[in-house]
Amino acid sequence: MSVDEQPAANRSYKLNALFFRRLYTLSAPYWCRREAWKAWAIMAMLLSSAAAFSLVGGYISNLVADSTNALVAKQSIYWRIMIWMTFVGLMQTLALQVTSWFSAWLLLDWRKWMTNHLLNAYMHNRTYYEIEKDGFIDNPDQRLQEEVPSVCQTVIGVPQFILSSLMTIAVQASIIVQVSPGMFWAVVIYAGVNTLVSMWLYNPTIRQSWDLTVAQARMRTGLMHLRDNAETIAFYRGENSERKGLHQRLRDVAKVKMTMIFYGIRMSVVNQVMGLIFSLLPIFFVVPLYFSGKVAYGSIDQVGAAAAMVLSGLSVISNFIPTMTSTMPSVVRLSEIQEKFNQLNDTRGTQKAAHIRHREGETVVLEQVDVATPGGEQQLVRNLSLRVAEGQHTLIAGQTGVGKSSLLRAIAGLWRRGEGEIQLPPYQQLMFIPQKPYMILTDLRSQLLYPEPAESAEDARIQQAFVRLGRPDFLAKQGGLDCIKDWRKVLSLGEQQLVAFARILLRQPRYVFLDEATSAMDVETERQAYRALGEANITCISVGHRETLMQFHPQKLHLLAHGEWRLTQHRDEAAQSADADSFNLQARAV
Ligand SMILES: Nc1ncnc2c1ncn2[C@@H]1O[C@H](COP(=O)(O)OP(=O)(O)OP(=O)(O)O)[C@@H](O)[C@H]1O
Repeated sequence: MSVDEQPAANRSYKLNALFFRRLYTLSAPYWCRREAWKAWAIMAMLLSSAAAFSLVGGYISNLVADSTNALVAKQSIYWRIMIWMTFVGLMQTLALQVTSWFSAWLLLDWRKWMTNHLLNAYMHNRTYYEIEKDGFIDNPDQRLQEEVPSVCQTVIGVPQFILSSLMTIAVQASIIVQVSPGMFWAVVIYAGVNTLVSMWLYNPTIRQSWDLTVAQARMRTGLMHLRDNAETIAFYRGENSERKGLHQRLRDVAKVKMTMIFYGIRMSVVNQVMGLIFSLLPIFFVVPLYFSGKVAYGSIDQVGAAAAMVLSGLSVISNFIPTMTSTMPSVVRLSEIQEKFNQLNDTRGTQKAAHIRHREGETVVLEQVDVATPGGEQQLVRNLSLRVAEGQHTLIAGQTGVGKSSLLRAIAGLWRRGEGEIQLPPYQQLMFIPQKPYMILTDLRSQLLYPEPAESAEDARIQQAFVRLGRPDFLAKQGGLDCIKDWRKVLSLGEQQLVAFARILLRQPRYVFLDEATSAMDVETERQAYRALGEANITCISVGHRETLMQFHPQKLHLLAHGEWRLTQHRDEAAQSADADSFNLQARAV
């Protein structure tokens, strides 16, 4: 079962206190900042204009009644009323455009701020890595990109809609109550029934919206996987298997969509019936009053229009539930990631006693270190004590899957589960080269200086690095330092590893940890690469299987099954190596 297929067992699909608390937690950081006054000012302006529009609506309703009465009585004042009504309508449209602009600005500002805020938390203290490692949070990229606008839109829109609807209902209901108190009470009862029906109707849609969001995210992940592994899949001719997987994901999306369509039809029928009942109310309550001569003809139109506005106000209020329902998956998905950020921050603070501890020092020292996998499934290393003095190049070897890369992860502080203490020099004096070469989509200069910012003054040093690696023509062959390509695809695996070595030479750390960093290089290039590191006084701690690596590493840590280990010194063998004369590291070997 892939990460994005994990069951959502503990998720709440209810519109309950937890949901509103999460909505508040997501919104508060933006609205409670010191600079939030601008957002509050715009929000106040939007709310006041929503209230003003409702009052204008009541005024127009009175004008409609006056114009109808003037028309029935054939009075010339009718024309003046119509001109005035047109003018008021135009002003209202203009004001609406202005408020829409402010509303859009506020939405964009909040969205930008919230995305930045979450991104900072995501990048802080390598949280992105912890989240991938943990696997509970599916598609964090999609959560950060797509869920934020939905949450912001709801929080900005709902108060305006609610206020404007309540005002509209109050204004129009006061008109109705003057004409027919019976009609007024019928509207109140209708409102209650309508809200209950809405709650009953919309509860299942919460789960449906959630399922759709997850199914769409899975579809997207499947397509991304195909794109990222295009070459490997093409070599395997794995199209059929991939297509099968993607079709299944598409079927899942379609299934949820179909459920939603059928349910939507049911909801629409119920809503239409409710609307029909509402439209009959004026006929029952106002027309008899007109027949008995108690109200003017214009009142029928006025109360009809008022009832329609009350209905639309009520539908906004009762739509509060569906609006919240459709936002719920976004709120839950964003809250989950935010809660994960907080949880990771909290556990970092309390981890010290139960996890591998790190301290700063001159050299690399491991003291009685136990390493386990993050979930505690395997104990990979037990009670390891190791000292790597400067120049004491060390090779970590052992069977496939025994835990060599994991030991490097623990040293780098990526994995913390276990015991013991690790001393490391300051991180600026260290470099870790992972098993998979990392290439970014940029020019070759930035590639080589990653993660430092690129500066053109470095050009001569970069060329010098490749001379030391025995590849003086590398830069020219690749089109020069300014050339931009998809280096992951263009460079061979061995060349990508050469780039990693050039990065080391340019950064000049005191210690470098290499995880099978020469596995794709030929033996001669590997020899040159290690020689260059030795000449630069960089101490290597390498993981690898190749016999040839032995000659560069006088100290060998052999990881064995069940967390056992053996430390041996190979000074003599190294001295006998054919390359020994040319590899000056041996002079400093222990
Ligand atoms: N995130 C993880 N969660 C749980 N187990 C993991 C995780 N990553 C690796 N493992 C397991 O830990 C064990 C050690 O993995 P590791 O990558 O350290 O092996 P290795 O010795 O470097 O292997 P190789 O020589 O093939 O690179 C393996 O059994 C692997 O399945």
